[in-house]
Amino acid sequence: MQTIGCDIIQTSLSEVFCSVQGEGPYVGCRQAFVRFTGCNLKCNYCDTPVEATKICKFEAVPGSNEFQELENPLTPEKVSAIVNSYSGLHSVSLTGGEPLMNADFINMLETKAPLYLESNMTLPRMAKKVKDKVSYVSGDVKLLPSELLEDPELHLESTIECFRTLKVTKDRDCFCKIVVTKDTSADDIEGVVGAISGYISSLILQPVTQKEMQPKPGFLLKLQESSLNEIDTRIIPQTHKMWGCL
Ligand SMILES: C[S@@+](CC[C@H](N)C(=O)[O-])C[C@H]1O[C@@H](n2cnc3c(N)ncnc32)[C@H](O)[C@@H]1O
Ligand SMILES: Nc1nc2[nH]cc(C(=O)O)c2c(=O)[nH]1
Ligand code: SF4
Ligand SMILES: [Mg+2]
Repeated sequence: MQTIGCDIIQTSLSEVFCSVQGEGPYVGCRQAFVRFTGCNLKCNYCDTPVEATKICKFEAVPGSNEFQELENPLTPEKVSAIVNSYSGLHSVSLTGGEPLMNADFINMLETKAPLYLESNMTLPRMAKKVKDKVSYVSGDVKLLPSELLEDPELHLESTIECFRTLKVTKDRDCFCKIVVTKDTSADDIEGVVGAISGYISSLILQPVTQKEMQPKPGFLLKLQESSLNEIDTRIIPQTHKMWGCL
């Protein structure tokens, strides 16, 4: 969560590392990952700790598994310098936690490689702040059990508003990922895809990784079939966990 003190913006990160994108249509692209702490949602499948930490783990050599410990909070200048120390980057993944909670911080980053935002698409005011700063938007639609959402109506409205704000343009790609579990309903997917298909280049059906929560392959294939007449729809699991990279 970013803090602003006498004009100095700084925030708490959990880790910075260089790997390859493991999800969505840019799978395999070399990226720096900047992982913010804090999140405004509590997805029942989330694979990432989001609590604020005193230390940010920084892996200087990709894949070395050797981490330096940087004291939080960090400034945009420091994070930009770290990211620019990596070579051959396609882009810089801003992830978390929920990166949109750090919109002012994101706007102060000065990186050589373009920014790739991984967001839960529920903070429309923050989305407006970063719309001209990010070149790639990986926007989730969070189909969560209603007990995990304070206001399901507002949740859907905010999601659609974020996609409208961060939609595909000549300077920005925007695609949607939906984590599909055995409890995901086809109607929910159909409804939201219809509302955002004009804003995105593709829809990624991302099976949840936890085995006990996984949907049947036949369900995914049926979802894809019904969505293909609306939007380019692909089924892509988390691949980085298959070969043990971060
Ligand atoms: C950890 S989240 C952080 C960015 C942002 N808060 C979001 O949810 O999009 C990054 C991506 O990992 C996905 N993810 C998290 N846990 C997962 C799991 N258990 N299986 C599959 N995808 C998962 C999220 O849906 C999201 O697309
Ligand atoms: N390799 C790799 N690819 C990713 N794509 C999205 C990630 C995330 O946690 O946001 C992630 C991640 O944690 N690692
Ligand atoms: S929005 Fe992203 S970081 Fe937050 S709980 Fe859900 S998956 Fe995890
Ligand atoms: Mg991850």
